[in-house]
Amino acid sequence: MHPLLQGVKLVAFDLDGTLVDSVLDLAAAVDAALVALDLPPAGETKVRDWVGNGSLKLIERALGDALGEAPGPERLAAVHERFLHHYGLAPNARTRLYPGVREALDGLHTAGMPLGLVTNKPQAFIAPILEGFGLAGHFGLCLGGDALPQKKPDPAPLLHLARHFGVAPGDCLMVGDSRHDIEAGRRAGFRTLAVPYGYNHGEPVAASRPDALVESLAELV
Ligand SMILES: O=C(O)COP(=O)(O)O
Ligand SMILES: [Mg+2]
Repeated sequence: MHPLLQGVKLVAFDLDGTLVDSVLDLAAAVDAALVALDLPPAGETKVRDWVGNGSLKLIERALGDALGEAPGPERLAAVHERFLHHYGLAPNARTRLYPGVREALDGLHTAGMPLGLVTNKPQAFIAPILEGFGLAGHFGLCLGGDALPQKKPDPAPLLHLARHFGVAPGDCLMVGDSRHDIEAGRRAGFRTLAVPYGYNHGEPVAASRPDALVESLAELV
């Protein structure tokens, strides 16, 4: 067991970039939405750096890049709708679990550790993705970016999760790939653990000074 787990009574996981490498399916849906408006596709490399603040922000960044200026609200809403439609058709077509994820989730779940999921991704996509990997039953509560008025890096979703399980924030651990996860965890009073392989706007997540960093989630168990 990782030393940071000593005394921990609840583990909260981020989804994109932490448990699943989802950028190929996200990029395919972004590009389908852009191309439908006769705009050039963005491609995987750009989309990777735009993930992290939820789907509306992702589309705002993609449209800003394609248009060379901030999109108006109507255009933004229309392209976002298209993105949600395309992404929902096949969110797991090319999405993969990172190495060590199944081992870590199985190990913690079998040991009786309560697990939660806090993602900025819309709530509607969480269950299809987790079910696709047979992991939905591992999590006692999953919160999407639209579940509450606030999303990460606001600590509210993490505090909501801790309250739901009746666990003091100091006995909770947040595991994520981006500065938003580490900031939300720190502001909530959680311990924080980062993985370096996900999406963090092209920056090393170590710069956010998590309490610990592991190359693979297998190191948790
Ligand atoms: O949808 C996003 O922007 C990121 O999702 P995440 O919080 O699971 O990394
Ligand atoms: Mg993430």
